[in-house]
Amino acid sequence: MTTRNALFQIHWFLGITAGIVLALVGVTGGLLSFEDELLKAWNPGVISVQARGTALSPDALVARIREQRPDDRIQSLALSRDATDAARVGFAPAKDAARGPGGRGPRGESRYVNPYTGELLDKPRGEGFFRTTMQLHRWLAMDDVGKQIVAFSTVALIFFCLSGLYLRWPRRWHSLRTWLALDWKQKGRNFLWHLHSIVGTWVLIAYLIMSLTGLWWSYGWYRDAVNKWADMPSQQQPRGEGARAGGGRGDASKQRKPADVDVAAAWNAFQRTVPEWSTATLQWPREGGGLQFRYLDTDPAHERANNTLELDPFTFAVEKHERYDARPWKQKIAGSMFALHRGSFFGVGGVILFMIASLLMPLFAITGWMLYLERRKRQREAKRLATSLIPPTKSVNGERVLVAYASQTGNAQRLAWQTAAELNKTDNHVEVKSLAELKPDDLANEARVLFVVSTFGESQPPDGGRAFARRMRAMQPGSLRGLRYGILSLGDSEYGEDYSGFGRELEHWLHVAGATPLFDRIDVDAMDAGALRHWQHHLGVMSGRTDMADWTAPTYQHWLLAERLHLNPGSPGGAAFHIALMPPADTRVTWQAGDIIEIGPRHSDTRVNDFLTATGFDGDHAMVVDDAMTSLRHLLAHSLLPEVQAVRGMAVGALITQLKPLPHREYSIASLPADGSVQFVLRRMLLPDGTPGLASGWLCDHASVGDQINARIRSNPNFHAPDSTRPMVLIGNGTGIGGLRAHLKERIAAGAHRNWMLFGERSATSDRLYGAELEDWLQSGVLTHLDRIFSRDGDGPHYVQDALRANTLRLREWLDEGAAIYVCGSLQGMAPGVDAVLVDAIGQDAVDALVEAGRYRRDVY
Ligand SMILES: Cc1cc2nc3c(=O)[nH]c(=O)nc-3n(C[C@H](O)[C@H](O)[C@H](O)COP(=O)(O)O)c2cc1C
Repeated sequence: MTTRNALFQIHWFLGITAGIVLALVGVTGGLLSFEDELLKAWNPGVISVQARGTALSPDALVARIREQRPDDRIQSLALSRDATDAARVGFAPAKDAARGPGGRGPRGESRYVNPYTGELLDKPRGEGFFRTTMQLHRWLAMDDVGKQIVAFSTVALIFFCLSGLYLRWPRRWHSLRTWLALDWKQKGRNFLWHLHSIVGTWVLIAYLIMSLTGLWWSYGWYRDAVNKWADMPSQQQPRGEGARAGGGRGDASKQRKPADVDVAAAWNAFQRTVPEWSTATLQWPREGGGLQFRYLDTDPAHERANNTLELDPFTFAVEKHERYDARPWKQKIAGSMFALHRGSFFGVGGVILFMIASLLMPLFAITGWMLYLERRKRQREAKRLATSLIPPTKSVNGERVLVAYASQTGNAQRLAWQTAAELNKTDNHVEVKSLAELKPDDLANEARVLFVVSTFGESQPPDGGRAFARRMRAMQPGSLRGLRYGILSLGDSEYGEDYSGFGRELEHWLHVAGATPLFDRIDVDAMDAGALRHWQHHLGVMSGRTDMADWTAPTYQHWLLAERLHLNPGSPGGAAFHIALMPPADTRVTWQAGDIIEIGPRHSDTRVNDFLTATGFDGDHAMVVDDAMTSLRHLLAHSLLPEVQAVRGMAVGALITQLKPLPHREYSIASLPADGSVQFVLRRMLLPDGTPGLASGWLCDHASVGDQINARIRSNPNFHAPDSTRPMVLIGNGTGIGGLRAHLKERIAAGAHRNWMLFGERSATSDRLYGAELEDWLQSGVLTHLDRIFSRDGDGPHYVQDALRANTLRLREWLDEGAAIYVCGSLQGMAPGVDAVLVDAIGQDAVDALVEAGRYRRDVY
């Protein structure tokens, strides 16, 4: 286990335990932030009084208090310079008083006093609430056990801050934006993560200060250590009974009762020494102790920046005068634990910030828990899929498929297992491994690897892929020549240039290592279901399965079949059709060149009737699906039909629950919205028994013009047009003409006329797809060059890549002018052939740079 992983494990484990305690401690701490101010506001006439003339002198005040409470011993008297503040008197605890909560010594009663009349005022409202809140904050209202739990959680908070900082350390650590900017556009789990880490960074310093100061009240050894660090003078007189008894200078006068203090004289002595003060508390001497004044300056650094003046209780000579200002900085820190803990050390702004930070504490517990639960759910799902995998019996072409994943929060892991489960349904020999279990060298023994990886934290691999990525960067070029691979790269386009960063890096490295792509990398933006269907589409092609149910069925709209034209009668190849679909009347659909249309195919009526006859189900059986009435016949037409034997005699309800929607099919769009219809080129596929394929059979044979077709448009940003100021080289073959046609149309509409098309088909007599249109464009000059290459004709170049090689000089010229190269068509033969010509013409590095710059894009299948 790496350090990172260990830290992560401890972070979440402590998070889901101590995090709950901290949520409570945080909320209660936040409530306590403005305790004094709130109590004052709630208690006019008690904590604040009406100012009227001159206040009583301290000795007169004491005399008035004694008249009201003759049996109680006064221990302290606090006065304020603010004419609206009540004074406060503290009485000594009764001899038999119980100890206070949290193991503290007994506390005497404290009462507010009207400084003008000496009248003891009512107890303030709300004190009980804040007392309970404080007890929860410090001991969970549970005495010693609670105190230990809070203490441990405080240590955990320090760990959270430091480990969280380490775990989220960004590559671009010098960018303040990366550290602090909250991206509200993030969704779901990413947003939770974002909240947790970004807001966590906002409050990190506050939490560190709160926890480091909070430990002061938790552990005696910590207090001692801080005092030692600050070089604090040995503790002043402890507050407990009997302190300093017999100590000091052995002055017999100090053995006298504190009640004997001459308050007027003491007060005069204080005023002579300290003319300017804002609040002052006179502390009656305990046995053997001095007379003490604790006071704040008129403009104190904070509410605990106390100065202390000690007087001889008889002569009132100054024995000691300690000024906060005069302390060395370390002692100021050690003496300001409360103010630091509360934030008031930094002024009112500090208190507000610390209060907000405290109240935010539950956010981390909640987001942490939600992330944990979701992660667990995903891991369970992956485990379930793992156990459902049938062990391999035989392998296809003697090759196994390794599915390798790198996942931070579980998406890629789940998809890897889902991929394996899908391939496992044929007789593939499939294995799943985390990149953490693999070294790049291991791949040399593999024939086919499907990578399912996510990107995490600025183009970086998930934790489990870090070691692999490090080794991969150090590997020799050309060391994986025998390997074929596919990459499903999860990410989020909100991360801008970091989008899918690790997937891109992996692809680059595999390319340098000489491995061959099975198909182009598929980027999945925020778990986009369309991109995942595209991955499934390739899995289907790889495993030779045309009946793979979509993991998530698209939400189709009802389009109309408007036109169907046979484009290549007499061709030696398969029949190609031009199809036009009219968008649904009441919806506004739009798209751009490069986009994809997903078609939801259906079985022919004959196929459905045959199934109904063979199984005996009633096709007119009515049911509600997705809130709409439908019939079994209709549902069957859009579903994968089970084996007749398996469902004969079954209840219709059971059959319905078994049905899975037919897989979608996808085609490159060949038209623009201005054409009024989505047009595409479709080749009729024939199954081994000679019957038409599922979707091509439906669109080319069974459906009639005017019929409803289930379809939806999927944006395909990877193949969107280049900047119209750039020249464009459009290369393709077969039905790839569709995607290139849309681009040409879009370029012409934008007035971008520097276009060079290289297009390959079989025969010039039958396969001049969109021939007249292309000729027109060439004649009118909106197409600069048109190279059509027919593989079955004459002696010239047979394939597109041959024609490109023959035009290397022109290719270089166009690239020098900044041209973008777009390739649409066959993944086998054409696409790698074109790639090889490009590498030969300008070198691998220059090709990589084109890809990086988005000037070399492909839509190949
Ligand atoms: C903290 C965090 C950082 C991320 N960084 C990136 C990034 O730099 N680039 C990117 O494309 N996606 C990024 N993502 C999005 C993830 O790649 C995406 O959510 C993916 O589905 C996670 O898959 P996983 O669960 O397998 O890790 C990030 C997500 C989070 C939560």
